[in-house]
Amino acid sequence: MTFGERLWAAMDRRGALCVGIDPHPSLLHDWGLDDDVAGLDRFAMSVVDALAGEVAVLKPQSAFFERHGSRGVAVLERTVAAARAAGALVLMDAKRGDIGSTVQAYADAYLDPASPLCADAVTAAPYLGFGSLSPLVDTALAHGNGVFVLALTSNPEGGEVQRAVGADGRTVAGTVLDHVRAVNARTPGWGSVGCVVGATIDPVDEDLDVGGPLLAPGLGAQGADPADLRRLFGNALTSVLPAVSRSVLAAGPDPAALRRAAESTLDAAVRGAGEGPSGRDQG
Ligand SMILES: O=c1ccn([C@@H]2O[C@H](COP(=O)(O)O)[C@@H](O)[C@H]2O)c(=O)[nH]1
Repeated sequence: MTFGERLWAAMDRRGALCVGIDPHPSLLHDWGLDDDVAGLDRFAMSVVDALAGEVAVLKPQSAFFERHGSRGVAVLERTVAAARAAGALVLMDAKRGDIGSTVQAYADAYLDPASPLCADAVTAAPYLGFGSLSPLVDTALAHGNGVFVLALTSNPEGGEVQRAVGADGRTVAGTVLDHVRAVNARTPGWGSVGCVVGATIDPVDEDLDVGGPLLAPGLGAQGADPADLRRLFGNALTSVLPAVSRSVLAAGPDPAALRRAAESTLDAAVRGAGEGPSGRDQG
């Protein structure tokens, strides 16, 4: 199956929610853990144990593992493997981007099943030109995996780059959306290449239907609420995968409390969308 098919099925079965694994030092402290590799390991595995059997997608934030050095990356490897074994799709939030020859190495790391860091999908930055991401896209499609490309990020600074208008009159974000739509049009069904479109952003005059998933971070800690999903995504709502980290993780470490926080976030997103999870037809 393609990543698009696997993600669609997971969102139908488990609901449209992606929970981030972001072991912030402050969260480790709140969970009674030390800000070291042992604390990181306990935190990440607790999230996996509580949620990998429940939510459609878990999204480890690579930076919070990398800050612990090679042993932190080893925890990341174990986290990805455990989450996938327990039934969640894993989106590696690494936001990689470089010249194409180097992007191939990122593709080998995150999307080739031979790698210990292989996830189901990875986030990517297109600011060296969308074509520079081709090795990532090609490797993903070859292995039934996916890529989420930054288009309109949830942070307030993103607009200065993403809403800038090029010589062709298109915004940078619009160009990214166009490229992703074109890639997905090459394959049948729901595409395996998605875009990141923050739930916090001001409405844009862009076609957000890229024929694949839209990862929407920004609910909770960054200030967006479920009603923003409907306001922002309109007809593209069926493709939206809301992503939350801190507002769910703050409920831990009790596994039942983590599950309740994820469930109530999903319920609120469904209500905000007006019908099935993020507006998806559950019939
Ligand atoms: O535009 C973007 C892209 C990625 N993120 C990442 O999502 C989570 C959000 O965490 P919260 O605690 O729910 O705010 C985090 O890992 C970001 O790096 C994003 O926020 N916006």
